[in-house]
Amino acid sequence: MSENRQALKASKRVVVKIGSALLTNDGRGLYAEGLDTWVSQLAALRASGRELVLVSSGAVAEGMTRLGWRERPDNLHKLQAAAAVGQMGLVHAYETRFRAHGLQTAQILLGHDDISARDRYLNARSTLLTLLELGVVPVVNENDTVVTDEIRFGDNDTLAALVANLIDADTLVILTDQRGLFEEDPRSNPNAKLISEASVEDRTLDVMVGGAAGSLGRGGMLTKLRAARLASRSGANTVIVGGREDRVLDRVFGAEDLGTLLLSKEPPITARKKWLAGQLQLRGAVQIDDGAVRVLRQQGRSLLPVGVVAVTGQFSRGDLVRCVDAQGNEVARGLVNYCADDARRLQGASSAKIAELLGFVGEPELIHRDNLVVSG
Ligand SMILES: Nc1ncnc2c1ncn2[C@@H]1O[C@H](COP(=O)(O)OP(=O)(O)O)[C@@H](O)[C@H]1O
Ligand SMILES: N[C@@H](CCC(=O)OP(=O)(O)O)C(=O)O
Repeated sequence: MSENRQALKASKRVVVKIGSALLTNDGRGLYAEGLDTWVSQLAALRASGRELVLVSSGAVAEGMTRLGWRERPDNLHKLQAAAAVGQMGLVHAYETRFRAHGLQTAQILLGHDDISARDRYLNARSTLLTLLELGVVPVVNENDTVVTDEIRFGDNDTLAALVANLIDADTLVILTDQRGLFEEDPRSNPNAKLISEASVEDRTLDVMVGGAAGSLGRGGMLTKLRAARLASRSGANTVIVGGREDRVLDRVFGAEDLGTLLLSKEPPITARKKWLAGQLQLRGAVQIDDGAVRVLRQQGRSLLPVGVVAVTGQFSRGDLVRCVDAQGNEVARGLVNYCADDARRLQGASSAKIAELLGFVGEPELIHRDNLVVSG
């Protein structure tokens, strides 16, 4: 058994994505037996202490079945209508099954803006992490009814990878209708060889994924490889594997050689911090006192409002700001939880005073340590 596979056993925070073709049994309606077995394996993953987010496609495909449509419409509004109908089916299917295992579910519909706009990014992240803390299983899909053509993720592989970045998942599992990534599209060459393990960086993979998606899926293998690369930006490894394999999730997390493991180059913390630092333009600065400089540098702690002496610039919640010492030297940079005006009101105050000073409480930290990179 490969050492890299062993790491899957230790994974703590997992995103599992289920594709349309698989979930709807190639358009024949929701695949009830599949759902039964995946949900019971997902429940077992939760019971073993892992945190779990499910990204499920299939709203359009299920909506088409419910509406009696045989062909996927080209018209965007018809697609959106189908998604709205089908999403009801998805939510119902997951809700009832997870409940039978004593687990609560939550529906999260995300659009592109929710992840690219910094304030919404922080909100989406905080809500997902809060749900995980509460032991709830979030079931995510794209918010198909309101997105327009240009800004659609288009496929849920990308969405799943962005969710993995958002919550710092260590593993992304993409369940699909093939057993994994093959050297060639197995629909055109049934003798093609399955890749068991590769680095996401491996450029020889690019030529292997040229084949189109199935008639129900959107992305094919190309978007799955891209998704694995996106997920690796925050250090997640990706497994692309056949959802019809017997006890597929138990076996993947038991480190069995199943499907294709695509390895991230770097461990999650280094990768995430680099990703964060490279993301955005600086929008302002907060000057912090000596005590705050010490805890940020030496203990890797969050920045609390009490350690802030001055605030410069006009920034919004979710923007990247510099933390500087009394001499103006950069100590760290990070994504700020409050806009500049609120940060000014909070500077020097204890976190217990936030409600009194602002009339609401978001987070007790001005910058959470997960969103903070100490400067070298
Ligand atoms: N190298 C490859 N290995 C495996 N499958 C491939 C490859 N190239 C293209 N494909 C196609 O990708 C399809 C899976 O993608 P897609 O239909 O988008 O599924 P999903 O709905 O699970 O996202 C497979 O059915 C297969 O025909
Ligand atoms: N949001 C869409 C998912 C789009 C899609 O088909 O994705 P996928 O099957 O993962 O390639 C839906 O629920 O139908």
